[in-house]
Order: sequence, then structure tokens, then C-alpha cells
Amino acid sequence: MSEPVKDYPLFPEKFDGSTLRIAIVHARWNKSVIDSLVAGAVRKLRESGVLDHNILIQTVPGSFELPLACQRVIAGAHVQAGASATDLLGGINIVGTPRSATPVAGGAAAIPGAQSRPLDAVIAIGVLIKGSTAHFEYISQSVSQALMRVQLDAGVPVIFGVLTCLTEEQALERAGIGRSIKGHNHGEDWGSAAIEMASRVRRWGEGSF
Ligand SMILES: Nc1c(NC[C@H](O)[C@H](O)[C@H](O)CO)[nH]c(=O)[nH]c1=O
Ligand SMILES: CC(=O)[C@@H](O)COP(=O)(O)O
Repeated sequence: MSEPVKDYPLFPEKFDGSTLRIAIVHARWNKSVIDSLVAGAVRKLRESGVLDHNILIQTVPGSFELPLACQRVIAGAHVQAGASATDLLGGINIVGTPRSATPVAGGAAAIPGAQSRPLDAVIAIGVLIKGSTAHFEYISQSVSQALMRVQLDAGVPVIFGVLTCLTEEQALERAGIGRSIKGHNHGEDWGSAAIEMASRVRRWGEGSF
């Protein structure tokens, strides 16, 4: 049932992450900022009920590597859950096959007791800080466009957790560790966005609104 428009809530409901599997893929440039952002995202996932064994964390050298890594991690989790990678490329997630919260027969759980299931969302985290050449613009542009492509191709939400900052202080503030203004940890927002999008996409895939 859709919500009545006249009572449309400004803030969405609280989503339950207890049956979700979420990946965080992060770059390593500007490590102290990255560490704080990843910690913020993990904190929100846990607060929403995501189980530790359903939080998959992977790392790559820099932000430029994020799109391919997200694409491969989505496909790998799909294979781990007992499906073939070509199912994914053929759009199994796009058509919204309902995903069971229980392990899929034949799926290889890497961690004892863990549920081996496809990913419900991926959070891509990177920190780009402008230098003195055009490098920043090329990476920012290509990474943002490629991450959008990955999520549309896979039908799996990819949360855009890439800071594109003009100074190091801007990056620190957005990770909640600024020197003069502490700031708000955007990693927390990305964790919440992942839970909401994963929950909504699952519902929509089941024809539920
Ligand atoms: N300068 C920053 C980079 N640069 C590295 C690239 O992302 C990439 O790893 C390299 O060109 C090899 O393909 N990455 C960041 O994440 N942040 C930066 O500020
Ligand atoms: C994000 C970047 O591309 C960057 O920090 C590179 O710096 P530079 O333009 O000085 O080479």
C-alpha cells in the first residue's frame, strides 16, 4: 500500500537492517579521513541492525579503482550466494527476484554461520583532495559517472561516498574530525542511505510500495 499523500511524512520510517547484506568498498588515500568515514558508516549499519557477518569490507588503492571494485564485489557476492555471474549481468537484480533472508542452497558461506546472500547495497568510500593539476577533475568526474553506471547496470544501490574536497580541512570536517570545526561524519549518512535504499529496492522488487 502506498502512503496517503496528504499525510506524507517528511522523514522516512526507520528501516530494519537485520536481513540485509551490505558491502563497504573504500580507497586508502587520505587514510585518517577514510578511517573515520568507514567507522561512521559501520556504526549506522550496526545501529540499523545489520549483523557484523553481513558487513563486507574491501579496500582498493585509490578512488579511481572504486567503480570496478564495486562491480566485481557485487558479482562475487552473487556467485557466493549460489548464482552465476551472468545471471547478474542478465539483470536478475533489476527484475527484482525476491531474495531470501536464508542462505541459498549451494552458496559458499566464507564465515561459519554467516548468511551467504547477494549484496543489498554497496557503499563506495573515497577521499579526493584537489591538487595543482587537472587530475582531481578527471578522477571526480569519471568515478562519479562510473559508480552511477555500476548501480544501474547491477540494479544494486551503490551509495556515493566519495568526498571531492578543495582542501584537506574540508575533508576532515566532512568526516567529523575537523581541526577548527569538527563537522558531521558523512559516513553515517551513507550508512543510513544504504539501509534505506536496500530496503526500498527489496520492497519494490517484490511489487510492494
Ligand atoms: N590523489 C588521489 C587519488 N589518486 C589515486 C587514484 O585514485 C588511483 O589510485 C591511481 O591513479 C591509480 O589508478 N586517489 C584518491 O582516492 N584520493 C586522492 O586524493
Ligand atoms: C585528487 C588528485 O587528483 C590530486 O590530489 C592530485 O594532485 P596534483 O593535481 O597536484 O597532481
